[in-house]
Amino acid sequence: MLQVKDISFSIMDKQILQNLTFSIDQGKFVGIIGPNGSGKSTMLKIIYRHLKQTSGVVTLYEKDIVYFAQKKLAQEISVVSQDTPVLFDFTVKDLVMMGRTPYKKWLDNDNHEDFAIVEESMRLANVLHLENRSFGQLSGGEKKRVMLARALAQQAKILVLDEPTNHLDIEHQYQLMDLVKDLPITIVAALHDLNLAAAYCDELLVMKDAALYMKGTPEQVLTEETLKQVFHMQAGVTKNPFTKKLHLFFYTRS
Ligand SMILES: Nc1ncnc2c1ncn2[C@@H]1O[C@H](COP(=O)(O)OP(=O)(O)OP(=O)(O)O)[C@@H](O)[C@H]1O
Repeated sequence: MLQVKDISFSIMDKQILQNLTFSIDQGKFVGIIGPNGSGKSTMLKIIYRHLKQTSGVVTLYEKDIVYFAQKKLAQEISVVSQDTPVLFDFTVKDLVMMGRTPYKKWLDNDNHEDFAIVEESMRLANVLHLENRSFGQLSGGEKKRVMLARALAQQAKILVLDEPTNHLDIEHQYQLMDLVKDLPITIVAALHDLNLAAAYCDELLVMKDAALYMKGTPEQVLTEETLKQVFHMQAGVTKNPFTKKLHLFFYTRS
């Protein structure tokens, strides 16, 4: 579905991404993990065409994303990025309605279908009770969930999430992961919480020093050896007794 071929990116003389190649299959939940500064956000920004790579190509359905019209690309890829927009005067429901923009022509009014989709998206992201609040007055976690609702209203086939659980309390972290896991679409998410990555992702891409270090299932990737090599952490790998998913615990030598 989505292919990243030999992508490199540099700013000035600094190499931020180096020859990354991978593909993402339709319907999969793919996690991108790696230490701070390893290039995860930059890779995502190139995928959703916020940044232009120095070399290499990203294709969607075998077509270079450069050739997608802006609205067409927005129907294919929606994003919850790390930055919240400076849209302080908008109410939550107006902001979520912006997710419908890719389906409208200039001066088209919002129709019944738009209102229904916006309401359902707010319900799913657990922000319906905030619909008339001003976005600027919300907490960090509430803003994050509103941005998720906007991305859901966009009804794209790929949802890109950059550290989606950042700012969320523990209940909302799991709620968000459950929600996106159940969507019948493709998810690409940069994640710092390796236990969430282990529990929810079908496949993990591990970044280290601007390059793709390895990829595979959580079981293949999240080994004591990889965690030591990539994150410089002593770790134990076990199973969550309740979910039977991989579970990691960390310790430092003291
Ligand atoms: N506009 C920029 N100018 C200079 N350096 C940049 C720029 N954007 C990113 N970088 C650098 O590129 C590297 C990769 O950044 P990126 O945000 O992609 O990493 P990340 O893996 O998402 O990190 P984190 O886990 O901390 O969010 C970092 O060293 C960062 O300082």
